Formats: sequence, C-alpha cells, structure tokens
Amino acid sequence: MKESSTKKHAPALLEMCTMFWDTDTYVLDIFIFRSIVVAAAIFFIYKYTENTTRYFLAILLFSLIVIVTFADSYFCRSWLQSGRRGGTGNISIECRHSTQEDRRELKCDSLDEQPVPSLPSISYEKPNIMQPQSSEVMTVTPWLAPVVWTGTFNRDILNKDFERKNCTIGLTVFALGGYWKLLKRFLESADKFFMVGHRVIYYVYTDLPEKVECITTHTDRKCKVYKTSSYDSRIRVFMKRMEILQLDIKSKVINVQYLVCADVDLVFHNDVGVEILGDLVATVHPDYYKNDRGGLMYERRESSQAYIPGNEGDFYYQANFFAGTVLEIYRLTKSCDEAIKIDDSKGIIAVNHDESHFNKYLLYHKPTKLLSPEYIWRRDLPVKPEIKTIRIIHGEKNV
Ligand SMILES: CC(=O)N[C@H]1[C@@H](OP(=O)(O)OP(=O)(O)OC[C@H]2O[C@@H](n3ccc(=O)[nH]c3=O)[C@H](O)[C@@H]2O)O[C@H](CO)[C@H](O)[C@@H]1O
Ligand SMILES: [Mn+2]
Repeated sequence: MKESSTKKHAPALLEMCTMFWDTDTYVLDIFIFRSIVVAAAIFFIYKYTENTTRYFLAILLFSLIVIVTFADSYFCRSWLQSGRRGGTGNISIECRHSTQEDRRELKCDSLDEQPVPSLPSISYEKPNIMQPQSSEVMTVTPWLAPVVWTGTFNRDILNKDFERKNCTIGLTVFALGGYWKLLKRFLESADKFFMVGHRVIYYVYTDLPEKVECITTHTDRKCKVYKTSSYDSRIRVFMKRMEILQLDIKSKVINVQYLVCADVDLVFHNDVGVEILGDLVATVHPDYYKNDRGGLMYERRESSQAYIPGNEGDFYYQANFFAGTVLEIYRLTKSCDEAIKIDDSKGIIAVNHDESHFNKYLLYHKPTKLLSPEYIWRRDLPVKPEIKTIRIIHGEKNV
C-alpha cells in the first residue's frame, strides 16, 4: 500500500528533487527562499500570537525545518543517485553543499572527461540523399539495420572514424583435430585482407598447439593460442565453441572491444574491414537468401530450443562468420550454449547444430548490421550479378 502511494507521487516529487538538486543556482535560491519563509513565520508568531500558542508554533516551525532538511537531503539524493531522472543519474551529487563555482566545475569535469573527438579531414564525393544505394538489393532491414554490400560504404571514412575509438578487434578461430592444417592458410589470408591497418588479436583454439604456427606480418597484431580438449565428433566441436567463447569472454581471456568469430575453413579473398563491425553483426547465407520462409533451414521441431515456427523468420544466417561487441557476443554465445545444453539433456541435436540456435537467437535479438552473402560465398555457387566482390570463401577444406 505504502509503496504504491509513493509510486503514484513519484513524478511530482522527482520533478521537485530535480529542481532543487540539479540547478547551478540551487544553493543561493534555496537559501534565500527558505530564509524568507522562516523570517516571515517568526515575525508572524511574535506579532500575532500569545504565550502558549507562540511556544506551540515555534516548536512546530522548528520541527518543520528539521523534516524539510532531512527530506530533501535524503530522498532527493537517493532518487537522483539511482538515476531515476533518466540519463543523467551520474550527476555529481557530492558537491551539493559546496559553492556554486565548485558545483559547476565538478559537473563539467564529469562531462568533459572525454574530449569531443572530431574526424580528420578527408576528401570524398559528396553523398547524395536522392541517390538510392542499390536498385537490386535490400540495403536496410525493416528494423533499420544496414545490410553491407559493395558500394554501400566508404571505407576511408569508416577507418578514420574507427581509429579515433582506439579499439582492438579480436578474431577467434577453432582448429581442432585435422582442422589444424587449415589454419595456416586462414591466418595468411586474414593477415592480408582482414582489418588491415587496425589492431587485431587472433585467438586460436586448438587441441594440437604444438602443430600450430601462428604468425603475423603486422607489428600491431598479436596471436594467442589456447589449448582445448579433444572431441570425438565434429558436431561436438562446433557445439563446444559457444561454451568456450562465452567462458573466455567472461573471464577476460578474450579482452577486446569487438570480436569476430570465424570458421577455420574460410579464406579471405578481398578486404574485410571495419564496415563489418557493429553491436551484433550476422552474415546472410548464400544458399538461402532468395528463399521464402519455408525455404529457410530453421529447426522446425517444437521439442528443440532452436524451434522457429513456420510463420516467423527474417533471414538464414551463417554461424561461420559473425561479429559484435564483446558484450553482444557474450550474450549470444551464452544463450546458444544454454539452449544447446537443454537440447542435449533431452537427447536432441538441432538440425543445423549450433547454427540453428544461432538463428533462433538472432530472430528474437535482431542483428544491428547484416553482411550480404558477398562476405561468405562458396566456390561451387554460380556467379550472381548482385555479388560484386566475393570477400570470403567458405568450405575450403582441401589444403
Ligand atoms: C553440413 C554441416 O555439418 N553443417 C554445419 C557446419 O558447417 P561446416 O561444414 O562449415 O562445418 P565445419 O566442418 O567447417 O566445422 C565448423 C568449424 O568448427 C571447427 N572444427 C570443426 C570440426 C573439427 O573437427 N575441428 C574443428 O576445428 C572449425 O573451425 C570449423 O571450421 O558447421 C556450422 C557451424 O559453423 C553448422 O553447424 C552447420 O550445420
Ligand atoms: Mn565451415
């Protein structure tokens, strides 16, 4: 009962708190205002009241001053600190009793901790808002995520913008069992085409570290090799990836801002740069991108955690190349790992293994950027007019 009545009055009280505590003129205004009120009350009490009433009113006035002081220093402070004002909950409350100048200075300090970065000047053709980026393909999804195709971005602008963020990009790859043989070609092609000019850490997971030669020709790149257990089936391997990734992000073994997760049977054939980065980025599968919902390879058994009903689905995404901030990749890998384990406990393996769970996650947690099939093509697929630049080829299992 008490709680609901507090909630009912919350906006008005909050507004009052904000007025009292979040203005530079607070100290002066409130001091003058209260002094006038108290002085007027004392004048009134002494001029117009008799002895007994006078004492009673004096005690009442004193109690009121105590209650008001207590109320605004306690409630307003905790309300503001809890951020209920929305967005600016980090205001420097500590300086509430200091002078006006101190308050202003401290407030500015917290806002100006990060200088405002600006883009260096670079020359490029003026963007024309009347010119559609493509008449052939979708460049923005219905939830306003860009779809990256050749011709939709200017890498120079993106590179300059990314440099000022001073971020490191991680590239994870698993090479267990016989797959260690694919690693050399994968890393060589990444060295040549992946995020050239940016700080990169390769995170290589293998059960055979002694066979792995992790080299890079760039001075701003590191390679970290981690030993894993061996698994008796390849399905186990790609299910385990989700578990290993989420654990290593959580324990900060993987410690970067952006993470790109790749299969080892990928070979980079053209530049793949910061245009692929975003909060949560998935690649559209080259086999199914023209199919309607019925033709997408989702898990259709209700018994599986990866189940997607027939009337739902956006695109079929490939689990062999995805990217995002570490936070988003953590959420994705953790959710997929949990779903895989629930299925496992019931003896269920989703139709496309980790990829089915990956697609389920992305249906309900929409990617903020999509990569066109140009980013993961396959050698055996026929040439298509919309595929202008094949950037990565997948399924390269022969060395
Ligand atoms: C037909 C089929 O099966 N497709 C699955 C498989 O496609 P793929 O044929 O792409 O699977 P894959 O053989 O490339 O295995 C996936 C990745 O796991 C790693 N790996 C796998 C096995 C192994 O013994 N050692 C090892 O290191 C390696 O990085 C490899 O690239 O993988 C996808 C996940 O990306 C999906 O789950 C697909 O359903
Ligand atoms: Mn693969």
